[in-house]
Amino acid sequence: MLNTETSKPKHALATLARFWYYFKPYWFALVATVVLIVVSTVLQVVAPLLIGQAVDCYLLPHPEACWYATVQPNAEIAARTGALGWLTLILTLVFVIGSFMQGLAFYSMNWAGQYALRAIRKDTFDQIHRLSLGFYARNEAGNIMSRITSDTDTIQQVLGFALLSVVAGILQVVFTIIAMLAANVPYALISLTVVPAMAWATIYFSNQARKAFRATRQQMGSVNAGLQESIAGVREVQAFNREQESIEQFRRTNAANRDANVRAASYTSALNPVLEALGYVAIALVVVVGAMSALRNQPLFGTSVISLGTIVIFIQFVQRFNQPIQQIATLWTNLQSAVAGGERIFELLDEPPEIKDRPAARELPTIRGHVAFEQVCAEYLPGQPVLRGVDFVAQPGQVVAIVGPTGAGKSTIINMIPRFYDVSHGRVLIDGVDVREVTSASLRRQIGIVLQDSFLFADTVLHNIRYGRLEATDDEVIAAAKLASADGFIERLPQGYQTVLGERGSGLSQGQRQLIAIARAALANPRILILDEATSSVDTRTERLIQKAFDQLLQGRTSFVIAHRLSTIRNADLVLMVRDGQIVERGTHTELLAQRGAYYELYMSQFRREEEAEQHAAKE
Ligand SMILES: Nc1ncnc2c1ncn2[C@@H]1O[C@H](COP(=O)(O)OP(=O)(O)OP(=O)(O)O)[C@@H](O)[C@H]1O
Repeated sequence: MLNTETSKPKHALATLARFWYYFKPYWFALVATVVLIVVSTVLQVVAPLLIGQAVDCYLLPHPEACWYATVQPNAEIAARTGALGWLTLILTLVFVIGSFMQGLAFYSMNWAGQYALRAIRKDTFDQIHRLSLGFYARNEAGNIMSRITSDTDTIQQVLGFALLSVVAGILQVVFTIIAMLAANVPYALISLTVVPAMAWATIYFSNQARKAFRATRQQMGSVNAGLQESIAGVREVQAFNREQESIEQFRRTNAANRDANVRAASYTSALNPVLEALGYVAIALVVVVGAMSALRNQPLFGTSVISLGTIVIFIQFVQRFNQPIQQIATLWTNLQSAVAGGERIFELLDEPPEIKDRPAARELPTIRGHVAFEQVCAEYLPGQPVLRGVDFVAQPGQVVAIVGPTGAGKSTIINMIPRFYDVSHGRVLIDGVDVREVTSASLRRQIGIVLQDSFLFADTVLHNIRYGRLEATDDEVIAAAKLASADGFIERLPQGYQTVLGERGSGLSQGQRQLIAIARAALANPRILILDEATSSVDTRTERLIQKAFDQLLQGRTSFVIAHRLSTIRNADLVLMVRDGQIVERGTHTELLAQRGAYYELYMSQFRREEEAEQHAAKE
């Protein structure tokens, strides 16, 4: 089973290594990003140093602290102003170039990220088509969807913005600390005393906010699930007068969601004032300590006298810790959830398809349609057999009706023919060839399937039918629809064959959907046909159309029908009565009735009334 929601990666390094695999083709963009971000961060640290030099060299000259120029303390005001102008120009350039490089760094990171993501998405999409039905039976569609959409979205955000912001933030903190220590070690250490408090406050509040946000997400999930259930089950809710209960339940989850949101908001809004207050404490420390040294002209702990320029620089430096620390704290979680998201995607990519073509698998040549089950056993879960020694032969062109109580294993039998699942024991042979020895594509191409609720795509009727054989012409599609008796109702649709169906074919009745599915199978013109007759009743007219369509479709093909209609069973060449994963009786309808066994019981309980009704109708 795929692991569901976790925000912490289990094998971060291994996952990062796999990301690297996708990034490798774009290594040059990553190198450019690193160079650009390092240079732009250095420039950001250089800018305050230049402002300090403006003070120490020209405004209030302090020769020991001035390295930018040779200072004549008593130089003309005009000369100092001119030099100051140049310095300001350089400073502006440093700012502009720094910002430009930062922009470029984000661009190149995004560029590489988008290409890598496209490759990841492509691999994921390929993989979902490779995975077998068993995987989809074990995992919910929603879970798989969220892996492909929301997990890649999280990764996209991180690759585009968060990762680089965190790297830039770390670099900024490190470079700033180095610059401060280089200027004056004791002064730097005193000024930095507030930074651990800032880091602690940030981590504490972000952790609390994160917990609260997680709670809101869970609450939101419940709110959505409640909403979805109420909409999907609205008929039951109204039929059983459960509106009040449903509203009350929604009110409770909604209120819990509100509380969780308020809690999250209180933590996030508390963080900024606390950090700002700590920032002012840091500035006060810098100013007081610096001013004491400057005013008294006293070296700080035996180092040097703190110049006014150094005080100005330090004020700017300590103010600059807030932003990167906050950024690292908040985006760190994003980074973690992106790695966790990546882990989940890679887990999906690593899921081995259960049904795989053997290396030596060959193409199945055009078949005649002889199907044989030899002592077939099958199980969905290890140790829990669902089929136990199923053995039968269908001659080309025969119609085999499979009947039996619910859960007997009828669908499992037909699932074995197109090799949706593998046998655990025994063999399924088509024209004498084991289905495991040929490629799935060549096997499935020759098998048509019409299920009770065949899937229709949100596309035109024409395209939905053409899904059976993509290269079919419009005329062939229409001919198939005619054969399936679907032509009549399709012509009456607003845009005929060009009518776009709703999601899953909504807008059509179940009977009409089945007629389209029959047309689709007819177009494919397979040698073997698998039908799962609808159990739900459709109106008599449509019922008759479907019956006619089935009769047309079955002609000349080996057909397996999970039969729910007496007429189908009566016309079948072979009826298999299945119970508890075994064929308990076999023969024609008449032969089985004569046996007075399990089939006879089934007939008496299910079909006799149908037959009486038919005879009654015939008499009238
Ligand atoms: N994907 C699956 N995973 C695990 N067990 C399954 C799976 N599909 C079916 N089963 C189990 O296998 C048994 C046979 O199921 P199957 O669908 O073949 O029966 P059926 O005769 O077609 O029933 P029905 O007439 O209700 O469709 C049942 O007990 C069912 O619970």
